[in-house]
Amino acid sequence: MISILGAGAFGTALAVALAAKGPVTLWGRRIDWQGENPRLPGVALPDAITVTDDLNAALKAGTILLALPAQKLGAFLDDHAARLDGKCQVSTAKGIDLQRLTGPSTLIARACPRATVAVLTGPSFAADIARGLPTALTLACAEASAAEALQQRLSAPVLRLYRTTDVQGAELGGALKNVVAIAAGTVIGAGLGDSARAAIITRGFAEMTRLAAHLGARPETLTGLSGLGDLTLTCTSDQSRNFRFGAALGAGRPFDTATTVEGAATARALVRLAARDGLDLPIAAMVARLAEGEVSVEKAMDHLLRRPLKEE
Ligand SMILES: NC(=O)c1ccc[n+]([C@@H]2O[C@H](COP(=O)([O-])OP(=O)(O)OC[C@H]3O[C@@H](n4cnc5c(N)ncnc54)[C@H](O)[C@@H]3O)[C@@H](O)[C@H]2O)c1
Ligand SMILES: O=P(O)(O)OC[C@H](O)CO
Repeated sequence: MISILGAGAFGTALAVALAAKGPVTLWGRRIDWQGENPRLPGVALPDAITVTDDLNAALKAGTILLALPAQKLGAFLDDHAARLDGKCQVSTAKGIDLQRLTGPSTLIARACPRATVAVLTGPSFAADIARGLPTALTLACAEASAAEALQQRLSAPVLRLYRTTDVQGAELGGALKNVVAIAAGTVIGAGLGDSARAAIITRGFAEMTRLAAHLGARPETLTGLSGLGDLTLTCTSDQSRNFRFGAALGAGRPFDTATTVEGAATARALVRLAARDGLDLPIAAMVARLAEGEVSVEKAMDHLLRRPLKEE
């Protein structure tokens, strides 16, 4: 049995895709809707999905997908660690915890030392998955045999999973691309043009790979679906909330604060990580200051453009 914890857009979309293979339980802390999740409008839920706010019922499953926002995951795991430990837990969150400066897999491993820890990530909009459009993702688990079993269990007719044992690389790609997507959105929102966006994507990718290598990720993971693949999607599509948040910043427009924008808190986490480890992450630093309203778009761009000239 599979349970998905977190009945937001992504948890619901995964439930729809996996319901093609068998029963799925979708848990949310407050289910105040019926039939159609307002976070995923226009999507009817198949009968194979049981929607519940009963966590005990959801935790009867052996495989648990965690579809909570990255900044909420640590506290959730702390609260429910005793019941979650020993289970196979697959995180779909794309962010770095601001307080603990780690990704979801480390949060799970620390809270639940006996759990099998995996990450499901890669270029995928919830709405695309729920509409049955083809999507390819990365399933990462350090134990090769568990990775293979999960790849089989979580692949679905239009959900094609590739596997890796590089958990760190896979989850860093997903977290860091959100920061670059805010920067790319800012460039477009400010009317700086597609050439500038290509520059920020490329230099952002250089920053991603530098940091990922420092934290022990394999370079080839960053060039795969979970890194370059997701970076490309998120920096070029209006469907992305991170991109739209950046576009609003660039254009000086307000943005709905209830929207999940993982890159904003992750940029702040990266600033702290950079200070801790003596790293230079200029794009993340710029995004953190922009998102906090500490610097104008003009000043931020000027600061990036005036950095000392160097080899590529
Ligand atoms: N939406 C996408 O297209 C997409 C795609 C891939 C990955 N993701 C990732 O999935 C994660 C979730 O994103 P989403 O799009 O589903 O967000 P969302 O804003 O649609 O939903 C988040 C859900 O988490 C719930 N939640 C928040 N705090 C909680 C807590 N403490 N306990 C229980 N539930 C809690 C909210 O009630 C909400 O239902 C993010 O890390 C995101 O980056 C999203
Ligand atoms: O809407 P975003 O910016 O959170 O992006 C959603 C997914 O991460 C895209 O792969």
